Amino acid sequence: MISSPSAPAQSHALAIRSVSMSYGAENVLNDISVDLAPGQVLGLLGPSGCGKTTLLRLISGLLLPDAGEIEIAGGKVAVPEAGIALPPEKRGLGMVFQDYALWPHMSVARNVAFPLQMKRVGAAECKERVAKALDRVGLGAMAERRPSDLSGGQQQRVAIARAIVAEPPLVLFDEPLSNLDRELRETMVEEIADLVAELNLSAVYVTHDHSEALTLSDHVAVMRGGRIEQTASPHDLVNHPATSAVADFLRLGCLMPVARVADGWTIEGTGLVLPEGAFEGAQAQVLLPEKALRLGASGPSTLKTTVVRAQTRSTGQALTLRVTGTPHLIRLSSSSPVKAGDMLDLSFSPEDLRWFPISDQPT
Ligand SMILES: Nc1ncnc2c1ncn2[C@@H]1O[C@H](COP(=O)(O)OP(=O)(O)OP(=O)(O)O)[C@@H](O)[C@H]1O
Repeated sequence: MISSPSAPAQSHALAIRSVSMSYGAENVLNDISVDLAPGQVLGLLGPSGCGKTTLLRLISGLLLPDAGEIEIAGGKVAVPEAGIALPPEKRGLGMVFQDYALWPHMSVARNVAFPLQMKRVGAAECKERVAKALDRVGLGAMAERRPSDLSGGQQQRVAIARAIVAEPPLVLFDEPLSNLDRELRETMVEEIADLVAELNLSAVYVTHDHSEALTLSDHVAVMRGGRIEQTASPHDLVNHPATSAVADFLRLGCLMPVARVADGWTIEGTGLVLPEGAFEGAQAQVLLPEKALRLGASGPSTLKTTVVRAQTRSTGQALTLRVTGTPHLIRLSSSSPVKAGDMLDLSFSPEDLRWFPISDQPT
């Protein structure tokens, strides 16, 4: 039996349980589980090839999982074991793609009206709702234009208006800003954040850009090699990365191997001794979070570094420093002028370090 995604009991906008999926012999998603509460945004973040798009296609119904269960707004939409496989058009989702996917021969208004026409909404109500959706994205005056007469950013706003016009239970964003230049991306990420908050939308937002994911999401699932490495709020991800791969992907700071010595641990190659870490074994790795580092030798622990690059930015200088005695690079902002070749001391408090097993290597 197939259940409707608009069933009444809605404890989740989206629930994914132990979903796996292969392309032929290649297993691309492994035991994925995700819960999304109504009115929340889940960011799916990860490097190219980690399985983000495949997971989004499973949610949309363009692909079916090999195992597991997907529920949207309280209704089961894909359960292979029970023969449940709701097609995309029956899932009632709003979708925004990287390439806008607008119909070039239709006006902006007709593009936006399409989901309402599919639901057989009457002409007068349709006109009103299209006008409202276009106003929300700032395109009220452009209803009669063709998509080709709009800029990339405006075309993506049309696609967003189309995705929200039917007030779907879930909106899927698939790297919607990657075709836009950086300045426009920064503006539009704020606009989308405002829109989802204002309309209390439930959404899944796929991106490989961590600042987009952290800005927009209530929770972020960081994917790696077909698995979810960690799901957490942006604050917890940044402050408590579960693995070194998450820390590395989010570029939270410098990861360095440490080895046990008689009186504690030492950062290999530096001679710097750290107090006891809460770790078994002879080896581990530590994350030196960028935000825990201070220029100068004032802190409890000090590393010697050499400036490899000093690049001017509007906010000061972006420094790349090599930790003396190691190949490890630290990136840091500074307001005091320095140049390549300068030697700098960097201070930190050992309690700000994050410890990970040595086996947990980022790839
Ligand atoms: N149609 C397909 N047939 C075979 N393998 C595929 C197919 N589509 C994707 N893959 C493989 O599945 C894995 C996951 O791909 P997917 O597109 O989901 O990753 P992604 O995280 O979205 O990457 P990107 O950010 O580059 O879009 C990759 O190894 C990819 O090569």
